[in-house]
Amino acid sequence: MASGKFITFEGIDGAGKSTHIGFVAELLRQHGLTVVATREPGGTALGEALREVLLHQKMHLETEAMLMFAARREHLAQVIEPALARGDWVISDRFSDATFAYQGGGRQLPLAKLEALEQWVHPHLQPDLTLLFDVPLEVARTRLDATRTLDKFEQEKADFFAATRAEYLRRAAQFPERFQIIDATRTIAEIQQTLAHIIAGLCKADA
Ligand SMILES: Nc1ncnc2c1ncn2[C@@H]1O[C@H](COP(=O)(O)OP(=O)(O)O)[C@@H](O)[C@H]1O
Ligand SMILES: Cc1cn([C@H]2C[C@H](O)[C@@H](COP(=O)(O)OP(=O)(O)O)O2)c(=O)[nH]c1=O
Repeated sequence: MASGKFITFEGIDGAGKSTHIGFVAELLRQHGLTVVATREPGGTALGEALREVLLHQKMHLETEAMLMFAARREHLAQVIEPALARGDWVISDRFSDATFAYQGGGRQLPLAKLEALEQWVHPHLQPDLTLLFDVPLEVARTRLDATRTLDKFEQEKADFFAATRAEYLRRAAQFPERFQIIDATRTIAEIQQTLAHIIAGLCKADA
């Protein structure tokens, strides 16, 4: 049996990635694939409990980074790796690129420390495809302000998000084989067209 593929969604808060998860899951199902849609931090009972703490409590930066990877370790063991081994496809709203972008870029934790955690937690696994929803900060901020009560990260200032976005773009340049940058300033319909094109290509390559 072919092993499944692992797709991650990334971007600064308000870029619009969560809007498109269901659409991509449905596209994959139309290609006859079994899909597991999940998110980070979260995806397991323990991960969701850690998410609650991470999104609402202040803590030391290194504690924050280690808890992100602790939640990820559980997520990999309980959800991601078993699903891929069954041949299912996994789509995750965020994964390790978010830790590099937010804790590394936004909060300036040395990247070498994050690389050490990544080596520990998933030395042999990387996403097959990472969709980076990219928008200028002002667009993301306007979208967020229009919709919801902001959590700990969403309350950060513009320079935090500028550094987070810059680290995402730096990683996209570093790993061009798996990143696709989506211009998320466009309409939802236009973005869906691009996503349909990318997913069709991925499914064809897999056939
Ligand atoms: N392309 C878009 N154009 C306009 N508004 C959008 C677009 N994509 C998402 N939104 C809106 O912006 C808000 C944030 O989107 P969401 O998907 O929750 O962002 P994220 O998951 O990246 O934080 C939501 O209200 C959503 O409806
Ligand atoms: C996975 C992950 C998320 N985060 C942050 C980014 C987001 O602000 C927050 C939760 O992500 P997200 O689920 O995108 O938030 P929402 O449901 O509000 O759209 O956690 C990190 O700082 N590091 C990480 O490793």
